[in-house]
Amino acid sequence: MTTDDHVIRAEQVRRSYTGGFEAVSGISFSVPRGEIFALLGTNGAGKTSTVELLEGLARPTGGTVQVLGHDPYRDRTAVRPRIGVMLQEGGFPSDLTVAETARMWAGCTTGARPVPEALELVGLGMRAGVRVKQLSGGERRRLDLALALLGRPEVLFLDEPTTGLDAEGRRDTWELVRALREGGTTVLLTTHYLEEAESLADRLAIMHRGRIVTGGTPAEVTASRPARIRFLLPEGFPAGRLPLSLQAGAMGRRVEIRTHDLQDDLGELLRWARESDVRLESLDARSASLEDAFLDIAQTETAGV
Ligand SMILES: Nc1ncnc2c1ncn2[C@@H]1O[C@H](COP(=O)(O)OP(=O)(O)OP(=O)(O)O)[C@@H](O)[C@H]1O
Repeated sequence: MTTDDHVIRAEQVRRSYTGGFEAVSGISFSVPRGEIFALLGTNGAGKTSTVELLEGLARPTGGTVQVLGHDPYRDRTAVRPRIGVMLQEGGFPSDLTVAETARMWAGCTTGARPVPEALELVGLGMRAGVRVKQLSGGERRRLDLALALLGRPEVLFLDEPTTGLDAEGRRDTWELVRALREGGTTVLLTTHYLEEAESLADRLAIMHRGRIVTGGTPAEVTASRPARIRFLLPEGFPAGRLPLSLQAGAMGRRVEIRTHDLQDDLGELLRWARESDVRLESLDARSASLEDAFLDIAQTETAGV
């Protein structure tokens, strides 16, 4: 199938809820096979609303979505066996054990991998006999993930997969997701952890109020953002004596310079400081991070597409 090089395609997708509120306002993106794609965004940006459309749980009010060359809502029976879905809330019967839950799930899954294998993958092998209600929040997330992996999915949808996991659990999940990509699985995930997207995603999109505001590789998304230089001027030193070309912003002793040419501007600042015999306290210079890009977007009330 010709569309198979991009296993996920969203074209001008819209989603309105009853009452007319539009949660997704015409977004387009595509994900090639074997890529990890992250959807980021502020609370209520429309990430879950979008992922649900891709999972075939609802139909868009406008535009088209395709997964593995099919409409995931209309052709649900063709798509469902080939995708794995990890929702934000698993909602299992809590009296069953981990293994019973996985077996029940495996019974509804064609070509399921053996339950012990799925539990081992997510580090729950030793917890197979424990009742779900006795699991910690992080262990429940792992069980959610094990169930999503049971059917050896070609496309895996992970909605906030590491929420509630401790640092080690998060790293384990990242490793697992990377290993799945090595095996050819395509992964679409939503996350609130920017370092998760930065370290895991091949490409990402940042949503705000139903639109994609920016997207690309993590490096591309941060490249367009200014770097930052911060320092403290000596007590009583007037900020007006800083070189004008640096366009510094000052609040009392605290100075911040935003620059698209960190090397040149930092060089100029240091030269000026030496020549003027000024000591710059707490000097800190760094390139933009994904977090900077995200915060810029979150603070922009009327961000465009
Ligand atoms: N069933 C619904 N009916 C009406 N509005 C809804 C419904 N579900 C979600 N919304 C609204 O749609 C918007 C987008 O919600 P969505 O859950 O997609 O955002 P999100 O980006 O996943 O947010 P979060 O990061 O907080 O999980 C929100 O304003 C939300 O209140």
